[in-house]
Amino acid sequence: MANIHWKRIVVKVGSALIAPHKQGCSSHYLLGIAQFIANCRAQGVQVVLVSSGSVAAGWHRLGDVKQPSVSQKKAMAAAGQADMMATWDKLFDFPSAQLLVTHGDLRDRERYISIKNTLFSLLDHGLLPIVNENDAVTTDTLRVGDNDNLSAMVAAAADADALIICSDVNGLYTKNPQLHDDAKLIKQVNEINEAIYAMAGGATSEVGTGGMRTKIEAAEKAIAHGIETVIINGFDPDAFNRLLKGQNPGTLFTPFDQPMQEHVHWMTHTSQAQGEVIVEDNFDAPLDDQETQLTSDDVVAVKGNFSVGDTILVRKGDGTKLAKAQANYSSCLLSFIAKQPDRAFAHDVEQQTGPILSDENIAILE
Ligand SMILES: Nc1ncnc2c1ncn2[C@@H]1O[C@H](COP(=O)(O)OP(=O)(O)O)[C@@H](O)[C@H]1O
Ligand SMILES: N[C@@H](CCC(=O)OP(=O)(O)O)C(=O)O
Repeated sequence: MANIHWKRIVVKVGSALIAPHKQGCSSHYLLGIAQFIANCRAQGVQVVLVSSGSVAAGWHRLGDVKQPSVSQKKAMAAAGQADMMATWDKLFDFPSAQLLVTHGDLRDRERYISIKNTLFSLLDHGLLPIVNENDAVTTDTLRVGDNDNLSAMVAAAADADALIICSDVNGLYTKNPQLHDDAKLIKQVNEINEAIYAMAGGATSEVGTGGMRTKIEAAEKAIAHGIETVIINGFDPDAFNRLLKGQNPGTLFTPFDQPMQEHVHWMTHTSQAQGEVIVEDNFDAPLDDQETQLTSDDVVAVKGNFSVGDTILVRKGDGTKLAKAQANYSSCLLSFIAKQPDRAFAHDVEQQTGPILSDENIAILE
């Protein structure tokens, strides 16, 4: 841990810390977190807050609901979001700003850049961005679904040095400590693999989403961007003091020595393929080489409906994933020219329209 060198951090706060009893927000546990954020800012560290809690905060507004439906949860989020923002705002003597996003926003390159610019603009003006998923408008296909993964995407967009995930447990244990007395805290993880995922279970509280599994997913995304990630217990004020001293109070995930390039990281960890282009099993040209670009001659099949600018997966028929890339063609046009028996006509179209895959936004997978 080397917090003295942090320029920018993302702090993610789970629902149990904000609205532990589903009866509106409580500042009880937030005071220590707010103090930590203020201390970081006083040391010149820029901070972005990713705050959960809108659903838990708005829960009581819908009456005595035991197991809310998806639309009830959205209504709770809409009812609780303002309460959550107001609760944070009261704890700071600097201005904050609300940023609500969905995965639909983050996976669209133009909107992603726009979000990035807004974040930097807020930070440059000394505001504290408070980010949450825009739960009220999400659909199954447009949502991130949990704020752990969201915080990692935000940390990448903000080009943060560290992601601090404040939860209701001390960190990652060998098994769920809420269920097993003999669970042991893991202090440091240098490689995220199946064994690490196998330890991580789901949430046990009524208000948490994703449990430890989504925190590992978040750490995997963040460390690939060179962002050190720490899971700490947000109930424990001492955890924040220790962080400020450069100590590790929870579980530290060490970042890659050689982080992915920005656009490759976005392609791999934030963007989502809207369709697939299948190539011959013996295809072996490097897809990121200008000289050997994919042509319609190589395309065996086109799957899904994608538009120009969407991310697509290029794979072989045997399932080998070759690359994720931004498409310069719609699925309709690509499918049409790939099926043309008159190859000269297909090549003419390609001459006029340009390469099938963007050479700027491409991530080679295997
Ligand atoms: N191996 C594990 N180590 C620690 N916590 C775990 C583990 N497996 C599952 N969990 C669960 O993950 C929970 C934290 O996730 P979650 O409830 O989603 O909290 P948050 O609201 O902070 O995101 C813990 O309270 C615990 O029940
Ligand atoms: N966007 C949701 C939070 C979803 C979520 O991941 O919650 P948590 O597991 O408590 O971080 C909300 O504001 O209630």
